[in-house]
Amino acid sequence: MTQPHLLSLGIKRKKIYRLLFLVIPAILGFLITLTLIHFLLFNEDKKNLNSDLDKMGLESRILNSEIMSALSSAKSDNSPLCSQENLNKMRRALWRDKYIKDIAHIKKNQIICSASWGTLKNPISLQKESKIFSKNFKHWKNTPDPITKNTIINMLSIGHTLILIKKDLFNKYYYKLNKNNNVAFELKTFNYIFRHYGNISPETLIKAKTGTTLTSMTKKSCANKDQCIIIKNNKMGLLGTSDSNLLIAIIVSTISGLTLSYILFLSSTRHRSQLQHLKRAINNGDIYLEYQPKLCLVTHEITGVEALARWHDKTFGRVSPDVFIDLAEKHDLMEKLSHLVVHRAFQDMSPIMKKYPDISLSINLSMKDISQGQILCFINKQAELYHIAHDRVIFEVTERTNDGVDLIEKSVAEFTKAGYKISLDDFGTGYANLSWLSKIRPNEIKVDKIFTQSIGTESINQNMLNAIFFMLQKLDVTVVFEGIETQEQLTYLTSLSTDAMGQGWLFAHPMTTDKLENYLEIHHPNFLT
Ligand SMILES: Nc1nc2c(ncn2[C@@H]2O[C@@H]3COP(=O)(O)O[C@H]4[C@@H](O)[C@H](n5cnc6c(=O)[nH]c(N)nc65)O[C@@H]4COP(=O)(O)O[C@H]3[C@H]2O)c(=O)[nH]1
Repeated sequence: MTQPHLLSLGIKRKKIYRLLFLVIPAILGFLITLTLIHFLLFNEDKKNLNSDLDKMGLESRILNSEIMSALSSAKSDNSPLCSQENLNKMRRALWRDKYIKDIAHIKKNQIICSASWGTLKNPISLQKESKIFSKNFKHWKNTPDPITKNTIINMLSIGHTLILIKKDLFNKYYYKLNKNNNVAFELKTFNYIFRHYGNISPETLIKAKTGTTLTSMTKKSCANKDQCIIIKNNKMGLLGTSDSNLLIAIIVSTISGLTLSYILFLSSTRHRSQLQHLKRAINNGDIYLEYQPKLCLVTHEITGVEALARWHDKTFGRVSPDVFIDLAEKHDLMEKLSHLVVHRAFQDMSPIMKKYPDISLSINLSMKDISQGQILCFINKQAELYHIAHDRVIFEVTERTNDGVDLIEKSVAEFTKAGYKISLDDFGTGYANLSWLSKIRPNEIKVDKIFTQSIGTESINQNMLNAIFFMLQKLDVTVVFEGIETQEQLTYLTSLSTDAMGQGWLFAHPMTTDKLENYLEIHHPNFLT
């Protein structure tokens, strides 16, 4: 007797598995969607970063050329410093400039004239510079305009020329950049960072390696060997997105995880309920049979019929035998189903076989049915009950596994000893056909329909069909070609052999017993009255 605590342990374990079956897909769905969203946003950030880098690179080239032209305009080869001619030349250069606010001359650290203000009556002293690159090259960072005092600017002094640069250099890009972007505009020759934006220190930034990781991207663009712009976004994708976007991403991912879990739940419920319905159908005997004639390909004489199981369910509609046989095999329902099929087939076919004494009856059995042995006893009893001669029954078996070949060999031998015939079904598609062939020694071999249907095509199966036929010819077996649908296939097969058998829609679809009786009356008139 099962211990109660073991029973409850089993139920608990089942519940846990069911819960895991719901939770794991939900988590997976959530993570997969979140990752997808991350990479979508990541891609968007990457595009923005590349475009910002291109635009800033262009602007840095403009600034560079403006500084160069300011310097050359400030040169006073032919006229003295701050002369009218010298100032006019500087004004002409300044007029075109985008980033340069003013060009001035300095003497002993004092501004003496500028393109905007002309010669100053009182020279203006310069504040302490932020960086001295050399005696002749200095930089002031974020310093008040020394002449107007009203704005913050940057300044470069090169020799006796002072260039006043608007502070909003690249501002329109900086403003657009999100808080995770870090930018450094570096003057490499002087190892100096001209402008910097972001949380990462400029020193760290210029040392950062260019490249991409799952969450960050660093890129560098150099206008010439000297001027480089480095951009680093260290919170790409979801990591750097706004709180509201993150919330939306979490909601979408949760919905997608729950949807996946729900779909799997529904399909498993459907599977379970299909199984319940099948169990009920087998118990209530709701599985019925259709019969497909088997004929001689040359004479078209009907030599037998194959019983094929059918299930029509109120909820699931017509379920293919490939599906419900598989379900029955997986859930140990095959024995009951096969009993039902044998019983139905003998019951249906008994009067017909009496009327047509040369017609055989083929029934599909799984290898498991045959190897378990008990079914033979049942079959014998049913054959006796319905007065069916054993040698008129052919059991079709398909080899789906390679297990227990020896056991099968013994079981098949018992069937043969009892007078039944054995047919090896779906030949050419399953496992180890040749080894099975030598063990089972069937009376009949059914070549799978994929070979028949390859006739007239360029496929490898067409070549295999010839090889299979050539090999089977040497054996003392009836060869049946399945799935003949066209005249072309029939012509080809009859050219291979004059005594082969066949089945297929070209002759007849599987049909109910009523239809089979009508069919036989028309196509097989030599019956006993
Ligand atoms: N495309 C095409 N198909 C054709 C043609 N002529 C016949 N067929 C189909 O080919 C299959 C032949 O049966 P099978 O190879 O034994 O293959 C069977 C058999 O392996 C299994 N099966 C059916 N009934 C039973 C049963 O009672 N017991 C067992 N164990 N298996 C069964 O299910 C499989 C599928 O059965 P069905 O769907 O009825 O499909 C049947 C039949 O309807 C044709 O010209 N063209």
